[in-house]
Amino acid sequence: MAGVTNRYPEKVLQFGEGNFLRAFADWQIQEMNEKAGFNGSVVVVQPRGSGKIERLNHQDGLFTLYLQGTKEGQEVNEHLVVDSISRGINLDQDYDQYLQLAESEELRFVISNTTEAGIRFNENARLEDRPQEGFPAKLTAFLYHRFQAFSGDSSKGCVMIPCELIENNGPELKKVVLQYAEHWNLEQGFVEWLHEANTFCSSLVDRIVPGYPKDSGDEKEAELGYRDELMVVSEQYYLFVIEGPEWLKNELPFEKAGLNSFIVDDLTAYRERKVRILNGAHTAMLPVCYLYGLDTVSQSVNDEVTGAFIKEMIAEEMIPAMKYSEEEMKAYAQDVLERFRNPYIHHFLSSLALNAISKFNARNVPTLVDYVEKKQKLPQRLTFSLSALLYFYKGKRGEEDIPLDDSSEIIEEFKELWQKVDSKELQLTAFVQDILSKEQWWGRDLSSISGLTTAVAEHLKVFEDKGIKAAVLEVNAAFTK
Ligand SMILES: NC(=O)c1ccc[n+]([C@@H]2O[C@H](COP(=O)([O-])OP(=O)(O)OC[C@H]3O[C@@H](n4cnc5c(N)ncnc54)[C@H](O)[C@@H]3O)[C@@H](O)[C@H]2O)c1
Ligand SMILES: O=P(O)(O)OC[C@@H](O)[C@@H](O)[C@H](O)[C@H](O)CO
Repeated sequence: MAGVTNRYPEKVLQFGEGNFLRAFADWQIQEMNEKAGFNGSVVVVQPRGSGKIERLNHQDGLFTLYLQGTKEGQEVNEHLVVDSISRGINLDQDYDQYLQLAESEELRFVISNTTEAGIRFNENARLEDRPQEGFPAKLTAFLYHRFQAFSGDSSKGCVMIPCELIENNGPELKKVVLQYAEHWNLEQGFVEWLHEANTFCSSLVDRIVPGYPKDSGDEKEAELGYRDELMVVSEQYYLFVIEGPEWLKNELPFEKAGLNSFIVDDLTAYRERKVRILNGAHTAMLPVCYLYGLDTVSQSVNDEVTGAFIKEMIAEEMIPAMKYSEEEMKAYAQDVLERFRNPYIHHFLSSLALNAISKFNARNVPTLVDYVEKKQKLPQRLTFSLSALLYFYKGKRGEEDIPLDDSSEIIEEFKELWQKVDSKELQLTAFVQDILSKEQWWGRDLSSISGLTTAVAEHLKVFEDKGIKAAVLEVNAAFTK
């Protein structure tokens, strides 16, 4: 794939070389170049470690993207080479190139995806570090250099579009950048320039990107006739919502390119429906379906028993707990289930397991709490899923070990408490009470929700006595009566 020189001016600085940004943002930039005259390319830097920068440069910024799934009602399985990345800069080795980019007249946008852990203040990061530790510190140093290079010219500010899946990602990023400006004693003129010349937009991203096709990489490379270690598999569906000013529409020609991407005044409703329905269903299905013996999202949705469980959980618990139009939420849920069924994509449940406790808290606890408040009873399936989550952290699926991936504090706490339950030192109800009352995990005392501790303990008793598969079959029959 070597030998192609990127032909567009470098307009975008991208923090993150991961699968998601390449299959989502870089692909959209390519679409805007080809269909709407955006005329811009992307310079990628790694937010930490060296990541895939060397590989990216070795491939001249090119990578193959497989888009597989439903497009305008038809199943489409296609692939293309994305050419919107001009180069990667390895900040550990070529920091000067990074500063030179800050001096570029053409640079205008900064996009990022550094996981939920990326937008953080680190008091040890210093302006003179090369590079600074952490994404916002690197960005502050970049913007400060730009401010100095253009003597505070207000037409040389940037538009920041963070894609991290945290609430208010734009203002959150700005807050940390301002914190560094203060921490590093940067002049007031820079702070004013940050406010007046730069725009920090919040955004909501949606596209399922399983990444490199672990199970069919060799086959695909044989078909393509070349090796591509940066190959990415993604679904067809995508949605990009940016909360930003009206004038941004002229600079980002989504509409002209025919993209399903929008600049809006308020993205709260888009965010809530996506986090609660799509991400919420992923996180809630994980312990139930994995312990039931399934491995992928599509298997889980297609299985008669777990499929019914997931569908009814969304329809009868997640949607009624929300404050938006039921009809619109149902239509969205329908699309989400279709996307989960995508026959081309093998989205492994195990890949959803990272930090599952904090994800359940962010994505499903709000549904649980709102449902209880509205209906004055527990959402049965979500309660079951919470019980299965506690059982998942026992770390066994039959004889097989579950590779738990969470903070050491959470893993150790579960290990110790489950050992006490097994040695009969601790009753199941006391175990559940202990876990649910951990405000540091849940942001509140979940054991204070009427009936929750008892219901979870009862489910755990059935898991212990009969195994989770029997429990799922039993509860499903009971719920659907
Ligand atoms: N893959 C998807 O379907 C999808 C869809 C929407 C959002 N996301 C979000 O995107 C993020 C990355 O997913 P991906 O599929 O690109 O994964 P990936 O493993 O391909 O890339 C991870 C990226 O995050 C960076 N990163 C990891 N930990 C970091 C930290 N502590 N600080 C700064 N940067 C860090 C890495 O350098 C890398 O650029 C995840 O948080 C995920 O929630 C993923
Ligand atoms: O990537 P995670 O682990 O934060 O969440 C798992 C999935 O819910 C998520 O990646 C979705 O596939 C994505 O958010 C769809 O836009």
